[in-house]
Amino acid sequence: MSVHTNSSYPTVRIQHTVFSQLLKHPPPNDSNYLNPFFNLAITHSSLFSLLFFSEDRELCLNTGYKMAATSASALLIGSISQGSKTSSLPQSKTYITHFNSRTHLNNFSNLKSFTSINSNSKSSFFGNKLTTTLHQSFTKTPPNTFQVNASFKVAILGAAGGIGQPLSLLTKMSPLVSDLHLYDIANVKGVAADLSHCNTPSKVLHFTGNDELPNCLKDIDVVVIPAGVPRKPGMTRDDLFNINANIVKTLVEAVADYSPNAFIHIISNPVNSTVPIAAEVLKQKGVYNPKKLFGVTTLDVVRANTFVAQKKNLKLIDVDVPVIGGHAGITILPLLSKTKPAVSFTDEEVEELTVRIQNAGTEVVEAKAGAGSATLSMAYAAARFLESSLRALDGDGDVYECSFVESEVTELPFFASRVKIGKDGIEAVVLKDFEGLTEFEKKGLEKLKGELKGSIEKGVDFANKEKLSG
Ligand SMILES: NC(=O)C1=CN([C@@H]2O[C@H](COP(=O)(O)OP(=O)(O)OC[C@H]3O[C@@H](n4cnc5c(N)ncnc54)[C@H](O)[C@@H]3O)[C@@H](O)[C@H]2O)C=CC1
Ligand SMILES: O=C([O-])CC(=O)C(=O)O
Repeated sequence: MSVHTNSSYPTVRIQHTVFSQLLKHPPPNDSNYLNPFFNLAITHSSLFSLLFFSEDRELCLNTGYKMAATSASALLIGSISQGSKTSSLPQSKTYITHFNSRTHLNNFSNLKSFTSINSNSKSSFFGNKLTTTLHQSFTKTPPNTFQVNASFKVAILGAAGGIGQPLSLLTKMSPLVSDLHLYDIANVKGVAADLSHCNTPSKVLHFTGNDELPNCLKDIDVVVIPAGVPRKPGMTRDDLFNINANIVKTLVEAVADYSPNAFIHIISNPVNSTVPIAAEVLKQKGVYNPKKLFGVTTLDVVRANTFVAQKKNLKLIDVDVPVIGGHAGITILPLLSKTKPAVSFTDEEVEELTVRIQNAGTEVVEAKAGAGSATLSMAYAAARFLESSLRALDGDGDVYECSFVESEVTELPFFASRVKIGKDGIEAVVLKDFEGLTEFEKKGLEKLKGELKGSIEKGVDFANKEKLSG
């Protein structure tokens, strides 16, 4: 193993053979191959992330950057970016993701990522052989090699809830976060006390009630909003509008006042309406920056990737399906024809997968039988989106995620599609995803527009009516 330094960014390179079990499917030489989500597994008590590899078949391994490990089993968050999105892999270029680094990973986390990889772990996503190799690789790592930069401040509004709590945990594990502010109207003090015992570097503070919102939001880089009520069986997301519209409006007003430059991630449903509400509120406050307002639709992508991988017997870490439109029923439109790696589906498979992805939220609501909607997978998805945003803020130039944002790709003012995120927010929309759609996708796109338009207008009308009345 050798330490490879590119500019000021340290990475570790290891021979391809080490990961041959893992990467049986290298990214295709395809100029459109933008964002393979190599979600990497981690064994017990480990924290690292694996990245890309060069044409010369060496791999770049970097740590702690886009990954958080769960305490018990493998999990990571994060899309992995690619060194170049426009060209096929050149001969000598090493594909790495850059990250600023000041703090040693070992310092930030007593998860003891390198020495505690349990090569006998049954839960290893990689399997024992690979894990053993990883273990050996890590334990041979010279000190001071793995570094991370915990410097971003994140606020979670609704942090005591079903999504808020696991999201707070995953955020607490991010090597990029220095300050974690938890806000809720319910008992968030206990959540913060609990989390603050984890010896990861971020400082956890709790806030409750309107009076504490200014301090909660001061100097925050990313505000994540999962506050609001979840569905029960028989309800649509739109049935949450009456309660959640007000919650989102009130919270975004505070964000506008106290952290107007932050990225805002809206999770609260109905996303198709709450994002337009947030936009109107920010406009009314004179601080609207469409590049920094995101509706979180990552769960749709996560589900699409999972279901496609299951259906086609693909490795989960290989699969990437863009999902466009909105975040409710038929407005969720997976572009299965754009699946990476390229895979063919029968018409029946397309129909079945599309319907399953569109109804996946309801699948969870029904299974939970009145106890709420997706929380754990949502926290996972939100943490991935958060980590992507933090990477973008940290200067990674290759961050792509699907999100429901202000948009010009259709006649609708908001639309979910894959966007490139940079330091200042959205830099570009990946228009390529809209080229060469299948007839099924074209029909789906036309069909969703009516419902999506109605939901957007409902949000805009609400915000404007509230302004007039209040
Ligand atoms: N965008 C997406 O893909 C998904 C969105 N959701 C949505 O996320 C929202 C939250 O879901 P859960 O966490 O399961 O609900 P939950 O009821 O478990 O938690 C919501 C939390 O928000 C808090 N809250 C309510 N009003 C608040 C206010 N004014 N200020 C601060 N906190 C407030 C509550 O006290 C509670 O702790 C729901 O609207 C749900 O539909 C859920 C899953 C996926
Ligand atoms: O279905 C719900 O109500 C929650 C949600 O948005 C999802 O799971 O996609």
